[in-house]
Amino acid sequence: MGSELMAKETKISMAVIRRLPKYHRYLGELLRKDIDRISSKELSERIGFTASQIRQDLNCFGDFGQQGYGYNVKDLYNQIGKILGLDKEYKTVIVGAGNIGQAVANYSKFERLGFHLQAIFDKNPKLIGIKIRDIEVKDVEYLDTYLKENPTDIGIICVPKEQAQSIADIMVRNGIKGIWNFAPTDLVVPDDVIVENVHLSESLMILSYRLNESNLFKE
Ligand SMILES: NC(=O)c1ccc[n+]([C@@H]2O[C@H](COP(=O)([O-])OP(=O)(O)OC[C@H]3O[C@@H](n4cnc5c(N)ncnc54)[C@H](O)[C@@H]3O)[C@@H](O)[C@H]2O)c1
Repeated sequence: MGSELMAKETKISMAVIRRLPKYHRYLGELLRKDIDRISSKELSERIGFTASQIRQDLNCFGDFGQQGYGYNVKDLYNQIGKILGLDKEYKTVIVGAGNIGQAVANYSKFERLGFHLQAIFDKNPKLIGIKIRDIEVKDVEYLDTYLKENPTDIGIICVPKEQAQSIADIMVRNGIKGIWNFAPTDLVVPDDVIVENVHLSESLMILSYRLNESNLFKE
């Protein structure tokens, strides 16, 4: 079951991909509770997607489930992890050691997922030299040299938006292929570099919209 990973290798929609981390998280919780199999119906009750949505999503990648048996939780967890690339290890650096940069650096779960923070950079002399989770903050002046000497997979941008593009440029010219961008700006990068933006304020605006639309918010 599920051995032919990505057997149906057509272009999978981003909508499906964006649901996979949620499957992965729930399946991880089931594993920790020693639950070894689950039907799409039970999974749908826990996750909140319809059973047919779940079957459809997982079908995009291969033959995961078995009629009358459901899904093998560990198998599915591992397969989704593989699809998400979590079976690999990534070297990361953070640029910008302020509020967001420090919060990201301190979140040790990323290490368990395979994202290994190697270095942190900032330009503020008050921050250069301090240690965050045993990693000393370096002067951003050395970012270029560091990346040349230490090939890095993912750059995490946590600087003000005015500074973000120049940091991205340094990352790109030193071979970084994935940028996790926290700055509220649209970075311009070549086609072979992937940017994933994180915008907490957009998420907050959606919450605000939903609160207001549902009339739950009383002024
Ligand atoms: N993604 C989100 O949801 C979200 C939420 C809040 C803030 N932000 C954004 O994240 C970024 C960081 O926010 P913050 O609250 O951590 O700000 P902050 O001011 O606490 O930290 C920014 C850090 O970047 C450093 N810096 C500035 N220019 C630099 C450069 N060229 N090279 C290296 N370091 C440099 C500063 O010295 C500072 O330490 C901002 O762009 C902010 O708008 C994003």
